[in-house]
Amino acid sequence: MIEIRAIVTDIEGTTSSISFVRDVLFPYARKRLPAFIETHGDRPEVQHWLHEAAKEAGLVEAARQEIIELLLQWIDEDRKSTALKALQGMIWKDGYAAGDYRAHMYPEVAARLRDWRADGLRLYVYSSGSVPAQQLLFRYSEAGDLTALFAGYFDTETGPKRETESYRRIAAAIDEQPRHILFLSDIVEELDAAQAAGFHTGWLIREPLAWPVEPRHRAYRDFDAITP
Ligand SMILES: CSCCC(=O)C(=O)COP(=O)(O)O
Ligand SMILES: [Mg+2]
Repeated sequence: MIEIRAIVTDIEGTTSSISFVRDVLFPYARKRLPAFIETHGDRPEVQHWLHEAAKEAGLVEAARQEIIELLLQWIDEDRKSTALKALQGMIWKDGYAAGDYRAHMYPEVAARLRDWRADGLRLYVYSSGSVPAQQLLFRYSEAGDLTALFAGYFDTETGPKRETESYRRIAAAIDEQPRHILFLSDIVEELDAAQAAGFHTGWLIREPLAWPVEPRHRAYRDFDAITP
């Protein structure tokens, strides 16, 4: 008998649509990033992440314009850079606060998260988006403020999502044995990494994506189908 005590969920393609992230959030940050860095580039937290981005690119001394162009290129490549994600999150904050958009949430997600909480499960998020960006997304969601449902958030500061060690770190951080944790994602390589750490896995294959012939993880169309 499997006893699930904690659920860790991905965001893009799992709780929320890929198109919200790629067609709303990414272009919003792309358009505003140059002005944001020009205006806020002297703030210590912005300076820190600009420095980290330059380091990641192997640049010893980079002009501000060079880093801006690098970050724009990384947005286009959907690079899961911790530095880029931190800066994107700072820019998205303004958009949420101004009501320019609310975060997409698949229609059944909020109700199922509430049910799982009511059943005593602890809920966590693990996304490539920065922790502040995750908190904004669930605070300003189409289903209202869902942040109270989550006991914690993890981003790539814990490690890349396709590496098994990241899931071991999450299990240790939430003080739970991997065999009692269910990880939900739409990306099979992330599920493989979680499974190798001993997690249970749930593969979200949202409509209209094709159902795999022999899915190597338990596969679900939506959260309604999951019975942890
Ligand atoms: C926190 S919302 C933005 C998500 C994001 O930037 C991203 O790259 C999506 O990553 P995920 O790990 O949620 O698939
Ligand atoms: Mg995803």
